Amino acid sequence: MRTAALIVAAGRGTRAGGAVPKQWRVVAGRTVARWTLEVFEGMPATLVVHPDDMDFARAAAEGLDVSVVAGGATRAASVRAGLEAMAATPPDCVLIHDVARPCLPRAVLDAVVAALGHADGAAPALAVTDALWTGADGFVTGTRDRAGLFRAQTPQGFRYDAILAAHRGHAGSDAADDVEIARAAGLAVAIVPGSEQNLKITGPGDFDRAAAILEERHGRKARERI
Ligand SMILES: Nc1ccn([C@@H]2O[C@H](COP(=O)(O)OP(=O)(O)OP(=O)(O)O)[C@@H](O)[C@H]2O)c(=O)n1
Ligand SMILES: C[C@](O)(CO)[C@H](O)COP(=O)(O)O
Repeated sequence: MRTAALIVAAGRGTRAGGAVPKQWRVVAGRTVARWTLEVFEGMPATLVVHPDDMDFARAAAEGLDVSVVAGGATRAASVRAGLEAMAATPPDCVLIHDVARPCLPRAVLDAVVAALGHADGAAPALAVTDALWTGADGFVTGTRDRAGLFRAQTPQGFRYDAILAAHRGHAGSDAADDVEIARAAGLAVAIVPGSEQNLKITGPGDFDRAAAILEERHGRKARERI
């Protein structure tokens, strides 16, 4: 089964702040994007970036089997652009992953690939273990049942032809993730165990969390590779 990665990296990282978008920031000696691409080494990857970021992208992809394409105004539009770019040499399966998740454990990636042996889609998630509230103006306004709720992660894997058709047939571009688009097209999506290490760098405080994980996993040598 030929599997390819589609790494979405066309966002602007507004919530994270900084002089450059978060995916181009250096963490533990490499850019966020480089760390993410290295998790997928061994399979062809399509890196979807903002048109202004082509130089950053080429630097991050150096020496790797990576094609760089321009993304769109939303995450879903960027995924669609990456899927369409793959159509000339379509893989059997595609793993759609946020570049902002550089600490993805390889075991989680492997679990998604394994699950695609018996499902049209598979994605990692963590069951909600905290109580859930609604709130407004700094006060609790209600509580919600956590039963059956999961925190979705990426990579979200699919049979390529199925997810391409789902994106082509999906109206609108504000889907929260590709599982939402897949399910709207009738695809069954298996849940595989996610990891607390597989955080999405979103706010300023997430860079230190990611650095601690990467340095612990790769040792201090990671910092000496700048
Ligand atoms: N038009 C977009 C928007 C987002 N993404 C990607 O989708 C992933 C998840 O999005 P998010 O964490 O929200 O990243 P940003 O949109 O960059 O962050 P922000 O909302 O803070 O600007 C990221 O890897 C981001 O690069 C993308 O490829 N194209
Ligand atoms: C795709 C995702 O990472 C699954 O949890 C999440 O929906 C991305 O959300 P964002 O607001 O685009 O960061």
